[in-house]
Amino acid sequence: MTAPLRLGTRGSALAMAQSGQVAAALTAATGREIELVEVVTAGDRSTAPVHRLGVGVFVSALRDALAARTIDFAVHSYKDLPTAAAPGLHIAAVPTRQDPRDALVARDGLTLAELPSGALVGTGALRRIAQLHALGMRLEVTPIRGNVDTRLARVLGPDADLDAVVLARAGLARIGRLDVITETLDPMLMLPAPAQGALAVECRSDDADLVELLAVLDHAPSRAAVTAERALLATLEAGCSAPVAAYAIVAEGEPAGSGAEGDVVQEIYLRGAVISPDGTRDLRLSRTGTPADAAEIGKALAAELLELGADSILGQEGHAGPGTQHIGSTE
Ligand SMILES: NCc1[nH]cc(CCC(=O)O)c1CC(=O)O
Repeated sequence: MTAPLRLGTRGSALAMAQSGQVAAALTAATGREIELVEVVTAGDRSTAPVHRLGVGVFVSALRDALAARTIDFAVHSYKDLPTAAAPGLHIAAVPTRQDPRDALVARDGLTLAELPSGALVGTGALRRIAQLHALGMRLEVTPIRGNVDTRLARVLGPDADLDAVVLARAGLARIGRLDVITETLDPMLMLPAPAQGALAVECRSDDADLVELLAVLDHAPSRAAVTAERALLATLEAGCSAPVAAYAIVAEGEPAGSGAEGDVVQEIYLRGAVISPDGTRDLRLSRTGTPADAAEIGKALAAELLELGADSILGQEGHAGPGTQHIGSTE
């Protein structure tokens, strides 16, 4: 008998749901038994805003447990991973990505366009704050945090104090709460965070059998999209601490030139944005290419954004300040 594989997970409803879904898919594909091991992270214990803590706090306890061999693998929300590679660890699979768009949950079924001037909208992510301001709708944006249920209660609960909140659609999908969404936001207005909606299945690089086993969960188009978005983020982090958004789609395109009839070629479309926290400076660009070049496309698009002045888009709230380490997205 083979021992069950130990899957380390945070205890939040979202983390438990996504770990449970990955465990079920892996058992279905391989027949291996999986045991969920709860790991408490500093991010779960603190109530400080996420952009002050750094999202790395959600990740490091899981990575420590991997290094200490108390767990065999972990499932992360990919957008919470710092862009720097983790020595000794390997992302063995990027499963099929959920819809990466952001969602509006508003009182009385309101859509974004129906929110009145001065409406109070809650969100913790600088990227969302910046894009809400950039709409020019005179929305009041207030930082919120806490788990998904806590955020929803600010609009839907008996003590609701906000007109709306903006959340990742994928998070609501994973906990079975798509019913509360009043509008899924158009990425042209609210560009998602790099890697939003994707999961990263991580194990130790030296665990060759597990690297191979977990690869059954990998979905190449999702991995290519995330690779392009994160390459853009990593390149911009070097020169810019403003909110960054990115969204890539891999789709079947028309074969170029003399492609034989019935030929299918994959194409990647990447859109990226850098927005000042007050929404007054807003750079958005896109680029297409082949999925095999995903990382190069991300770097090239970031370089174009930097040329247009992305590095000068620094707001007081958004600027991490001297000595603050870049930890990946500010989600
Ligand atoms: N900000 C934290 C966070 N990290 C991952 C998700 C869920 C969506 C995903 O997996 O990308 C969320 C919630 C949210 O942004 O609303």
